[in-house]
Amino acid sequence: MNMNGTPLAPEPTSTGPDMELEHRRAAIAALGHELRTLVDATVRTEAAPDTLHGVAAGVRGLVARLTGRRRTRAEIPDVDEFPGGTRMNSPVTGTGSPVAPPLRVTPSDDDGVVGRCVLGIAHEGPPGYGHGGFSAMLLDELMGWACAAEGTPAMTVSLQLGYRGPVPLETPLLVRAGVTARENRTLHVTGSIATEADPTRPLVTGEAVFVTPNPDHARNLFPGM
Ligand SMILES: CCCCCCCC(=O)SCCNC(=O)CCNC(=O)[C@H](O)C(C)(C)COP(=O)(O)OP(=O)(O)OC[C@H]1O[C@@H](n2cnc3c(N)ncnc32)[C@H](O)[C@@H]1OP(=O)(O)O
Repeated sequence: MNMNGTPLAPEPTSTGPDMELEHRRAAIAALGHELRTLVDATVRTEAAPDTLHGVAAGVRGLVARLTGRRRTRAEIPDVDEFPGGTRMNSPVTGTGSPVAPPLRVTPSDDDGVVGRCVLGIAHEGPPGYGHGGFSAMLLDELMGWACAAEGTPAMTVSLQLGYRGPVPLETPLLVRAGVTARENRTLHVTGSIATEADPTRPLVTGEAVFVTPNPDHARNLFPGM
C-alpha cells in the first residue's frame, strides 16, 4: 500500500513481452510510491537545516543514477497506452508520478467514470484543504477519461468549475464524470468531487467542452502516436 492507502502495482503474472511490460510498470510504480513518500515527508518535515542539506545531497546523488537514456518531449513511453489508457507518469493517475494522488479510475455503475484518491499535504491550498488547481486537475483528467471511455479521446477546450466547499486533505474522495451530449467532434461533459463519506454533497462541480482533434491536427500534435 502507498501513503494514501492505495495498492501498489501487482507482482508480474504473465510471460514474455507482457511480463517485461508488467515488470517495468511495477518498478516505475515502486519508485513512484517511494517518491510520493519522500514528497510527503519533505513538505511535513521540521528537520534542522543540516539535515535538509544532507538529504538534498543524497537526492542529488540519486538523480545522477536516472539520467542515462531519457525520453524526449513528445515521445510516448512504451509503458503507456495513448490515447485513452495507462499513463504511468500522469500527474493525476500515474502510479509512477511523484505528485499524482494518484487517482484510480473505474467505470461508473451508471454512465461515465469514477475516480478515487486521497489528497495529501503536497496538494494543499488553504491549510488542511486541497488546492483549487488540483481539484481542476482531477476533474479535467477524469472528464478526459469519460470521453475516452465512450471511444472518443478528446482534449479540453473549456472547463468551468464551481467551488462549493473546501476539499479536505487526507480524506477519501470520489470524483465523477460523464458525457452528457455530443455534436460531431464536440463532447459536453459534467463532473463533481465529493468525499466518499458524503457522496451526495458535491464540493466541486464542473462543466466542460472537449473536442476530438481532427486527424491532421492530431498527427501534428502527437507525432509519436
Ligand atoms: C485520457 C485522459 C487524458 C486526460 C487529459 C485531460 C484533458 C486535458 O488536459 S487536454 C489539455 C488541455 N487542452 C488543450 O491543450 C487543447 C487546446 N486546443 C486545441 O489544441 C484545439 O482546440 C483542438 C486540437 C482541441 C481542436 O482543434 P481542431 O481539431 O482544429 O478543432 P476546431 O476546428 O478548432 O474546433 C472543433 C470544434 O470545437 C469547437 N470549439 C473549439 N473551441 C471551443 C470552445 N472553447 N468552446 C466550445 N467549442 C469549441 C469549434 O467551434 C468546433 O465546432 P464545430 O466542429 O461544430 O464547428
